[in-house]
Amino acid sequence: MTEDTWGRVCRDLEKTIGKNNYVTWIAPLEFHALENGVARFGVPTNFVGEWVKRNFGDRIVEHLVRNGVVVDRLEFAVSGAKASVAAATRPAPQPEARSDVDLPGATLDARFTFETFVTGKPNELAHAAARRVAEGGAVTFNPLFLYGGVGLGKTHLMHAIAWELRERVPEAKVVYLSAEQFMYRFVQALRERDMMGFKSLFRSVDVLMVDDVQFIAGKDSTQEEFFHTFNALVDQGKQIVISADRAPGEIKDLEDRIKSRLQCGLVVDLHPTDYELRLGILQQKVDMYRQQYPGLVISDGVLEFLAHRITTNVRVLEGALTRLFAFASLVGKEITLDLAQDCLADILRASERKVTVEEIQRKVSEHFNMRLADMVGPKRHRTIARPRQIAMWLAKQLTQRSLPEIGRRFGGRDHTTVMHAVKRIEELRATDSQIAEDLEMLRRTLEG
Ligand SMILES: Nc1ncnc2c1ncn2[C@@H]1O[C@H](COP(=O)(O)OP(=O)(O)OP(=O)(O)O)[C@@H](O)[C@H]1O
Repeated sequence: MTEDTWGRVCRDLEKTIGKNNYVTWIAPLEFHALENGVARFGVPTNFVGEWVKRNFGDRIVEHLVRNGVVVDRLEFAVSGAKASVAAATRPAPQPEARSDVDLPGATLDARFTFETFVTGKPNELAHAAARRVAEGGAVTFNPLFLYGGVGLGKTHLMHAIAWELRERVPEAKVVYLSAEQFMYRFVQALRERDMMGFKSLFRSVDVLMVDDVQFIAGKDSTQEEFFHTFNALVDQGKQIVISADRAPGEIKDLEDRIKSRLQCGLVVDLHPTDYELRLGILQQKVDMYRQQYPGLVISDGVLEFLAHRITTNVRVLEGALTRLFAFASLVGKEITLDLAQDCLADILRASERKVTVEEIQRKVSEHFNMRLADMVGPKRHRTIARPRQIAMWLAKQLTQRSLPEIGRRFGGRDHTTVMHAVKRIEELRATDSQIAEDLEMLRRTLEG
């Protein structure tokens, strides 16, 4: 890519993100190089790089592609030249990200370690399993399959495993990459007629971690190669860690033999965060920001407010806090509830989405392949009554409706019927893994 092309992209970006954003975030970027689909930029501070990646990364890639540049990833590294531009927002120095040049993996994020991962009920099992893998030694479950909704910490845990293993077992070849990068490597090897090189590279690793494996669903040759790599490593007793946005059995267009292989080890779900976990994460981030912005004061109740209101995912929660700190430091004000409400109005509005009982009824009927009318109708056969009870349980969990109100929306049923349904489903959730899985999936779809 030439300087001219980057100049054109800059002009396009300025139009789409506005002059202020452009001047603050894009103008300080220095285009350095384009290699193998990775566009590298120099940034004045890590903070600017992270902010740009998070908030404008997709848009930059989109504009680059529109201007004919073949790019699928951006990388930012601190360069001296413009270091003074964003000095006011400079964070505490962070350890540099490392990458093993001779291995096919992606660069690890220095922030994603076990120390910075906050645990709570929704993620304690996933965290414990990841810790176990990170100890190295004998492989006890293979693969470790982590799944959960967007931004719940799957990538964070995988990076943490890699960092920890590098400390504990420095000689181990640990490779982390996304399923997309796996495919990219595979296609490149095909193009360059170097399948032998590809196979020997991937089969020589000690720990292979593949993120977002749902990406290869429906991509037949990549799946095939992934399957062979997987088997070869398992046969050699090498550890594999996989992540996806859903359980192996629920990934559409993934071959059955791969699904069953993925289910062989330990399959762990990262549940949606609860209030306590969100608050814990916010407190940890605030401690971090306090070092970067020592003068900033945050009023009581702001974190509780955010943990209560932003329930979508941790990425959004983090983004909100980052914006709040950056804004407060620029304007030199204390972070109060009012400031938070003003500064985060769009995020708060987007998080306001309320699930309705009708939506729940519709989703549950679709899931169990029954008529919506039967949700509110009189039929009492198990195949209808059970999904109806599930819908009542979800209505209790996901809406503010009282038991009598829920009853009324289910064809005028009594509140004791709803109470019985909620109790029954609670019991089944603890004893019937299929129901537990159905509930979790429905809850995630409805909240997503
Ligand atoms: N328990 C946690 N403690 C601290 N930070 C967390 C936690 N869970 C998630 N995060 C943070 O939230 C952000 C999103 O997490 P991550 O990228 O790991 O999500 P993910 O599950 O891989 O999502 P996706 O499916 O979108 O890739 C990261 O910055 C991560 O550090």
